[in-house]
Amino acid sequence: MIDAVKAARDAASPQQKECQKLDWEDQLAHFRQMFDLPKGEIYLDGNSLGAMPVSAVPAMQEAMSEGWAKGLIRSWNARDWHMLPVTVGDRLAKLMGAKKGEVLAADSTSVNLYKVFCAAMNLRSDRRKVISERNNFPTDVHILQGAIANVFPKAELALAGDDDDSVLELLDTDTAVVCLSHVNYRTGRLRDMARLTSAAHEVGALVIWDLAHSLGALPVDLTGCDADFAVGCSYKYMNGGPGAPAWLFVATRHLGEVQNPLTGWQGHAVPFAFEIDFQPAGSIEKFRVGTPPVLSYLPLMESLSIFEQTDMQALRDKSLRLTGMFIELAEQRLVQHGLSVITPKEPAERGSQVALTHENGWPIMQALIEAGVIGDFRAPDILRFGFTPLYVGFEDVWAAVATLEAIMETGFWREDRFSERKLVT
Ligand SMILES: Cc1ncc(COP(=O)(O)O)c(C=O)c1O
Ligand SMILES: Nc1c(O)cccc1C(=O)C[C@H](N)C(=O)O
Repeated sequence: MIDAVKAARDAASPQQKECQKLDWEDQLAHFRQMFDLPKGEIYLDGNSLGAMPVSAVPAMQEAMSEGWAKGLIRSWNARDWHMLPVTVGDRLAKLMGAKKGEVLAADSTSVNLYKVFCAAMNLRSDRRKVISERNNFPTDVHILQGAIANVFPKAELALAGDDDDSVLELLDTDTAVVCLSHVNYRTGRLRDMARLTSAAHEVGALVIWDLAHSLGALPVDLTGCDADFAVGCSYKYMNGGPGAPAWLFVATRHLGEVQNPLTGWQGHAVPFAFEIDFQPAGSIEKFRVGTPPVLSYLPLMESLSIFEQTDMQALRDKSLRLTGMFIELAEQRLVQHGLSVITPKEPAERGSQVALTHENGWPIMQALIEAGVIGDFRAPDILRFGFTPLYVGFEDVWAAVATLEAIMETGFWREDRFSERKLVT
């Protein structure tokens, strides 16, 4: 059956030739060789785990054998390991329109959300309402629910729908904090950050943006949007590796006043004075908690060096062409097989992924992965495809749609083994 799928996919088509031409002309095509990707596979899951920069391996080896094995304890100073959360934060800041000293690279997105949510709530202690969204990535709502239950028992959580208007409808002068994902992890829908931030500010509320699915995928302008707080991870479009340090952003105007609820020794004004009473640092370092996982920053730094050779607008332009082409081909070739596109067709309303739905989404995605096209599945019925413009090409888009079409036509996905569920999806 797999041969039939491959044969159906590889039947020459004028669309494939057009895509090959676009790859030849692509000014960003040379970045693909900077990533270590398995030959013969098409990787469309960089919205879950980004690809590995080739230079990450020697960087890790050097840090381990020279920095750790030989340098030992001296490397904390000699290599400035202690300041990685700040130096990496400053490099990330440039990709999100933030200023030096506003971003800290540390911990996980969930932990950072807890920190900035408590900080924001304490700036609006006279208000009760917290707004988030029903279809947010679950951890965001879980963190708010936990913080409300344990720290802010008088607060009430209101959950908006997917459209921006449903957020606006909930805003009132009792709103303390609004916490939204910039790009929805399932549908790929992009919210209007400038409009929503300004509407929240009009009623005196503060906004926390989760940029997990936008940083590295599209230009973000936190300063231009007058954002208050933001959080995100660096293992998706930022290619920092599994479990790479996440980050948080606090606008300069709030930095003096806010407090980190997790008062660990590394957030102390003078951690190495080892004073017993906590005195917070005066800078973004007040949001540090414990020892940074030094080796985990290295692949992210290699990926940042790649981002620093291009600009986010060039990446966005290519990303929109890739997602636009995937949507167009899906509508021509997949809709008749019961697959529907749920990602907005309007470019300004989507991030860098496309989501399709099908009631048999799980086995179809497993069959597609076996046929060499790696996307993922999100319950109950979503097939997700992430397009990282640094290493995905136009022919990949064509081949992904052609393979999926072949899987549907041949019924390959119906084979028994594809129905077995896995723990991590
Ligand atoms: C929007 C969003 N927020 C938060 C997370 C979770 O982040 P972490 O596991 O780093 O806490 C994810 C994905 O894992 C996500 O997609
Ligand atoms: N963080 C993940 C993990 O540890 C295992 C598998 C997937 C993930 C993810 O990041 C999922 C991702 N946030 C999503 O958008 O679904």
